[in-house]
Amino acid sequence: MHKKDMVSYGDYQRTAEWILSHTKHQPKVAIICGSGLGLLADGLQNPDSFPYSDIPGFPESTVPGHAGRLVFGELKGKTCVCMQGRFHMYEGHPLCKVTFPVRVFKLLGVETLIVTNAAGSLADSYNTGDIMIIRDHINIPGFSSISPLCGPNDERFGPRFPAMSSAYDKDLYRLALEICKSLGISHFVREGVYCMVGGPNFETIAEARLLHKLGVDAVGMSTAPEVLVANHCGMRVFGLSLITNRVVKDYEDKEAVNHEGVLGVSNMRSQTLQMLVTELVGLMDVNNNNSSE
Ligand SMILES: O=P(O)(O)O[C@@H]1C[C@H](O)[C@@H](CO)O1
Ligand SMILES: Nc1nc2[nH]cnc2c(=O)[nH]1
Repeated sequence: MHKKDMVSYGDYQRTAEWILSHTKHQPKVAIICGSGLGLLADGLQNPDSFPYSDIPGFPESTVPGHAGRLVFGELKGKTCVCMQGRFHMYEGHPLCKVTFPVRVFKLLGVETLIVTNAAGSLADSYNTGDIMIIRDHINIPGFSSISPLCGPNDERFGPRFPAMSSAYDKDLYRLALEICKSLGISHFVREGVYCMVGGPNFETIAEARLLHKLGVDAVGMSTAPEVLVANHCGMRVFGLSLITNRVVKDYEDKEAVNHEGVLGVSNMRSQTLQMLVTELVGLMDVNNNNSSE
């Protein structure tokens, strides 16, 4: 690992201090908006908004559908911070930069991370527009030590060898399923395994077939590094994938995915996602002991 690709504890502290000197909000919940899902931040009350370019240490957001703003505010009375746009490995950011905000959030006092993403479906029963609650993930770059946790471990954040067998919080998962029932959206809500690939290309047919055989339900280019870092520092995590396209698994199939199509489906469903996340934040306990208030 190159030295320039490392971030020190002091770097996270400096950014956290800058944020604390620019907003009165002290968030307990952080929400990362996936491609085209930035609307999630629009429901925040009394918002304080900062372009990433103003925040010391924050990388630049370069992908269409990722506005590049950090928004603080209240959702159902709970103080939240929302990333309107995330950083991806394929943009050229080292993983310590991709996940930089998560550790800054930890220093701000955040206890719960909600991650969202746009993803292609491999599960045959899924439809475009479905919402998948993430039960677990497969981190393909992680298989070859491409991980934000590689390099010297900082015990102030967490242990050298973190367990990942409860990466997604089961109580939040169950609460979300109940909320889906009460919102009447269960018929397009699924539960499944997300797989992160590096991107930026979409899958070949052979890759799609391999992922399908591995038991992957939805594939995307993000999320796993953020979830790793959040687990490492003791946050609980909830994740949602919006199924924006079917991943082609058949050589005869002429359908081809593109980012504009991904954003189109995200925009179509972002209001529903906003409703679900808002209800979840409203009903969750923010003291990290998993029971309802
Ligand atoms: O940030 P997410 O994971 O939602 O973005 C997905 C993966 C690629 O960045 C992009 C492809 O359309 O959408
Ligand atoms: N890798 C990958 N990422 C996506 N993001 C949205 N759709 C897709 C997809 O089909 N494949």
